[in-house]
Amino acid sequence: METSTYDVVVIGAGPVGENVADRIVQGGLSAAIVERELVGGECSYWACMPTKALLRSAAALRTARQLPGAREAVTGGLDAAAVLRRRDAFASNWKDDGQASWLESVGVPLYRGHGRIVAARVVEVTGLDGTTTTLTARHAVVVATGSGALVPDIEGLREASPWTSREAVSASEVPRRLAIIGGGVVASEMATAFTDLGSSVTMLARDGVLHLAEPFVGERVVESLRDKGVSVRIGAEAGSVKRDDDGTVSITLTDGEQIDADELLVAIGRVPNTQDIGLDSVGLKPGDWLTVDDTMRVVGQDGGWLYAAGDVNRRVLLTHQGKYQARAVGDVIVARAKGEAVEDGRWGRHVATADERAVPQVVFTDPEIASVGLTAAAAEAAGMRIRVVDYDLAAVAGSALHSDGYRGQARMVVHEDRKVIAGVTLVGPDVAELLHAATIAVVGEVPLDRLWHAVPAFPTVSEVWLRLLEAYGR
Ligand SMILES: Cc1cc2nc3c(=O)[nH]c(=O)nc-3n(C[C@H](O)[C@H](O)[C@H](O)COP(=O)(O)OP(=O)(O)OC[C@H]3O[C@@H](n4cnc5c(N)ncnc54)[C@H](O)[C@@H]3O)c2cc1C
Ligand SMILES: NC(=O)c1ccc[n+]([C@@H]2O[C@H](COP(=O)([O-])OP(=O)(O)OC[C@H]3O[C@@H](n4cnc5c(N)ncnc54)[C@H](O)[C@@H]3O)[C@@H](O)[C@H]2O)c1
Repeated sequence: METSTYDVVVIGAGPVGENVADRIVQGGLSAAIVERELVGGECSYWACMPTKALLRSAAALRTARQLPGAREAVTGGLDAAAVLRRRDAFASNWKDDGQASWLESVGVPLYRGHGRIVAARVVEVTGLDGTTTTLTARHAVVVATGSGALVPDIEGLREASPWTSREAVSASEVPRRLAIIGGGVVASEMATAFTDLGSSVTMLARDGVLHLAEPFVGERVVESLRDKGVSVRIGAEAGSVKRDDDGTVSITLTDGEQIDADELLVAIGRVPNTQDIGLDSVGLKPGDWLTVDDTMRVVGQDGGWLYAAGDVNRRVLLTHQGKYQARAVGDVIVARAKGEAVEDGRWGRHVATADERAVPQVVFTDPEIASVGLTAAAAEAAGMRIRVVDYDLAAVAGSALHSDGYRGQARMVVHEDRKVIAGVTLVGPDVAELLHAATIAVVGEVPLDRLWHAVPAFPTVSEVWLRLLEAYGR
């Protein structure tokens, strides 16, 4: 059995684990990383990158079709096979050579295999060939094992071999009929992608579509999906599932109605990858999310050497927030190891304050949804006195120029006692790239009085910022 010692051992080489290890090394300590599948994690091969590749071509085609002069040049429909090939390239053909050599280039040894904590600061790696390696950490172990799809206990569901996001995202063929259980982000993006690729899609959205966002978000997305021919069934709940010998999946709803499809995607949330990482050896419960303090140190575990970052700590299940946590956790481990001051006050270097109230997210549906901070409902629930300002995003010159028939909506939620922005939601074609201005305003807690001096260039869609301020009043 091989044994090695490093300052820090990271379990999981997804986007978060990679960034933790990089920060550790940049801080002058040594780090090793353990990965049981592909370096790059869910995001690179089965989530962010390939999903956006699946969605992008149809979005570009839509815009071209809304522009006289360009429209006439579009002579055919979407080429699904070409879209899938481009998706394959964005998933690096499910090979991680590029990311593995990046780890090597930054000086982080990679141990391929399943990592399991066996004692304080000790991680055992079971290699793909069954050999074991013991890694001892001088200072810290960081769990960055991510999450997997949640498959609920619906009668017959598992036996019917449903798709999770992994199978949907890596599909080599477009099913004729696709049913989806769920109404969240994965369900909405995959309904958009597969209807554009040619599937007949039925969405069983028990709790509504994107129901935690501002109300107009779900309304616009449902309207657009229905316009494309998607059957969006709000309130519908799957009671049982059966796959017939001919491959047809039959879903019986709780009201008795039956829906047939060729594939069934289950997209109702995630579970943490903590079932088999040795949590019991340190007094924690396998299968639980790892609760952390503001510096990502795991709560309920003695010794202060165990950290968790990214999806596995359930703070925010997004790549960019996980990588933000990774920078904080890498730096705080270095600071503690060197006896340097820990900056763990609000907005300090070693905490992920933005996770609380300033998380940006783009949902790549048609229309796109870009949001940051709190919705009006969430702000009120947090006890804020707010004022909501809405503006028609189509009513600015930049939107009219973007494409004919541009439709959109903007909402700014103002924290009235502080006169700063608590949240922004934008809905419309290509609003993704407008989001960072909103994020800066929210994170910077920029007073509205000062925002009047941030003049949007004419004629851009960003002019909506001026319109929102005018609607609010000076
Ligand atoms: C369909 C889909 C689309 C998404 N799109 C976006 C998007 O557009 N933008 C966005 O910001 N987020 C998106 N997300 C969320 C994003 O994928 C996750 O937030 C992100 O991947 C989390 O990174 P992570 O490093 O914490 O975990 P992961 O990416 O899950 O990586 C964890 C790694 O740990 C490894 N691992 C687990 N257990 C062990 C073990 N015991 N030993 C060794 N290795 C182990 C896994 O193999 C994996 O490589 C999407 C998610 C899904 C499902
Ligand atoms: N563009 C992006 O940023 C992006 C894209 C995809 C995924 N993600 C991330 O991945 C994570 C997982 O996405 P997701 O869509 O699986 O989860 P989600 O939490 O976004 O949505 C799950 C949905 O399923 C519903 N639901 C829960 N249990 C159900 C049941 N038994 N039957 C029917 N519906 C049920 C919920 O009400 C919710 O609407 C999200 O947290 C998201 O942040 C991000």
